[in-house]
Amino acid sequence: MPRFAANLSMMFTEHPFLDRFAAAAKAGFTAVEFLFPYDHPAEEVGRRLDDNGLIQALFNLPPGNWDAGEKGFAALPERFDDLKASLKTALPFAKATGVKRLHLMAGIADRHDAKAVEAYYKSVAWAAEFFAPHGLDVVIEPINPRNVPGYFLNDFGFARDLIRELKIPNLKLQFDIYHCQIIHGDVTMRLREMSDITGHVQIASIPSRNEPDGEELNYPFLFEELDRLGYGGFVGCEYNPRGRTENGLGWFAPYKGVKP
Ligand SMILES: O=C(O)C(=O)[C@H](O)CO
Ligand SMILES: [Mg+2]
Repeated sequence: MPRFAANLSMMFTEHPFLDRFAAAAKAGFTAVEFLFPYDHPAEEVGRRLDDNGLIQALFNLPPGNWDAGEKGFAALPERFDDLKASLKTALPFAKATGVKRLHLMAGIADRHDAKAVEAYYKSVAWAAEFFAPHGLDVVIEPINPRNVPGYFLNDFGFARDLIRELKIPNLKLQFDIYHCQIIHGDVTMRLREMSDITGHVQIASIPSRNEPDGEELNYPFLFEELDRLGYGGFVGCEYNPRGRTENGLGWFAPYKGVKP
């Protein structure tokens, strides 16, 4: 049975950020993820996890100026120094939370520009090698162009080929099923093809990005498929609840309290 991680950037937003940990645990989650912890002291985030018996499944490396539209800078050749600095910023948060994987965002750049591709390969390899001695994986996530127009990493095949080519053991794929269905479709076959390189999975309904309990995809089938594939990682619930988070957790009832 998959281990679900509540995404605290999108779920339980009825509560202030630091109180969302308790709300997630109360709702039966044993793990959480979020986009960014950097506005809060690392020790405080670690304390909230401990106090609520939660595992930190994932968070993102610093993306640059998010409010100004930056989405990371791995594919931006002129931002390599910022990229290196961002890894150092994230490390104390990784230590304080005990997280085992970090999402490296690519940035807004043209995937068909050779300089952007070269920068991306260099940054991804650098980040993975930086975190390897700390026992951390780096995950990369293709994102659909409807949600983030111009995002460099917008193709699962490109991400797969890069990971297979670089052959860095702690470099893996963040397989967000919502993005995969929007970009390509044929989700089950892609899960099967990429299961050996998948380090994290995320879910939401398509097209509305709400609870995974309806619309285009049959999630109970996909959860069983993850079991058939022997996927032992987390499934991040990266969706916008239609109303109060707690009121939309009917889909989660069969999976409540699943422990690692
Ligand atoms: O947008 C997503 O799907 C993500 O997982 C990123 O981490 C946030 O941009
Ligand atoms: Mg995602």
